[in-house]
Amino acid sequence: MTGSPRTVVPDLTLGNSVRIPQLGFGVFQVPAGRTQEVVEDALAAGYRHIDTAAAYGNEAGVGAAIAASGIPRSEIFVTTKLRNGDQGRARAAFLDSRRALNLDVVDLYLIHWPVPSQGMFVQAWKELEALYRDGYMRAIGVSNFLPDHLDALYEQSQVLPAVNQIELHPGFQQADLAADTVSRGIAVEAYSPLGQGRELAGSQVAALAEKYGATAAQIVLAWHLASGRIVIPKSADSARMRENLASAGLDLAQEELDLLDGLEGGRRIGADPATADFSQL
Ligand SMILES: NC(=O)C1=CN([C@@H]2O[C@H](COP(=O)(O)OP(=O)(O)OC[C@H]3O[C@@H](n4cnc5c(N)ncnc54)[C@H](OP(=O)(O)O)[C@@H]3O)[C@@H](O)[C@H]2O)C=CC1
Ligand SMILES: O=C(O)C(=O)[C@@H](O)[C@H](O)C(=O)CO
Repeated sequence: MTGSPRTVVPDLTLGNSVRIPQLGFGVFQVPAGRTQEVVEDALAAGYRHIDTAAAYGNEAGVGAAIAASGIPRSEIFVTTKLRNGDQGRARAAFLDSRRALNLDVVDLYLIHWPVPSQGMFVQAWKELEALYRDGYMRAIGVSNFLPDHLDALYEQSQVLPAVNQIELHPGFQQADLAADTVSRGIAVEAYSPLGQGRELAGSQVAALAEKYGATAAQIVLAWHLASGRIVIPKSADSARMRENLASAGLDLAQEELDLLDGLEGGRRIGADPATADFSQL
């Protein structure tokens, strides 16, 4: 199974009716100096959804790639995120990101982490709501939010987050958090969906890959897509990014999805949002 620019990625419809390509392209750890080239390649491969963040230091490369691609702006979905250290200046930080991306409107803007020790995410959310109402973003959402953090938003705000972007891969599925998120009408977006490449070696995934003539990454991504999640794998490699995109053409049987659900092993890679104090991120 090889990648092809003709792979059709389905859209999901967010709670505010905005459509998002279900399979996107993450750029965490893509060096700033390589980002334009890598994102141009991803767009040429067929990706139409890019996930960046102010903290990644590569928004300008994403914007330059979009401008150079010649693809109509309306056909590309761009997400960026509010730095943790900017929760007290969300409007100004958003305008900095918008400038770096060279975009008038950002499709989705997320609070990157709740950082509960700062006690500022509700205040930041209110700023995002105002910017959203002013038309600067098509949707707003959160990342790394636990039910307690979502409850705090609900108590004091008006706009429902469109997505909650959380760590989710076979070894760490956060099934309760994902179910809670969905029950609130919020879409689940899986980050580190391949476990940063560490969730590809298991024998069950390998057996499915052999059965379908696919790669382990394609099996894992097909599982995410069939499970209804938005998914944003990163690859700075031209062949692997195409391989990942081609997962949108792979359908697994229900018992195979159940088998992958059974691979949960508590293998968290990133920080725990309950305690993460990334105030400098
Ligand atoms: N909101 C948040 O707090 C977070 C958000 N994210 C977002 O999620 C995106 C994806 O998560 P990320 O942490 O990057 O991890 P991923 O699970 O996407 O894994 C990326 C790693 O897997 C490798 N890889 C990619 N494709 C393949 C393949 N087909 N076969 C073998 N190896 C492969 C990559 O190497 P190579 O590049 O060499 O191909 C890289 O080392 C990020 O880029 C970012 O946009 C990530 C972490 C936290
Ligand atoms: O990639 C992200 O979006 C993250 O928030 C984290 O990976 C974070 O940057 C981190 O790893 C800090 O150690």
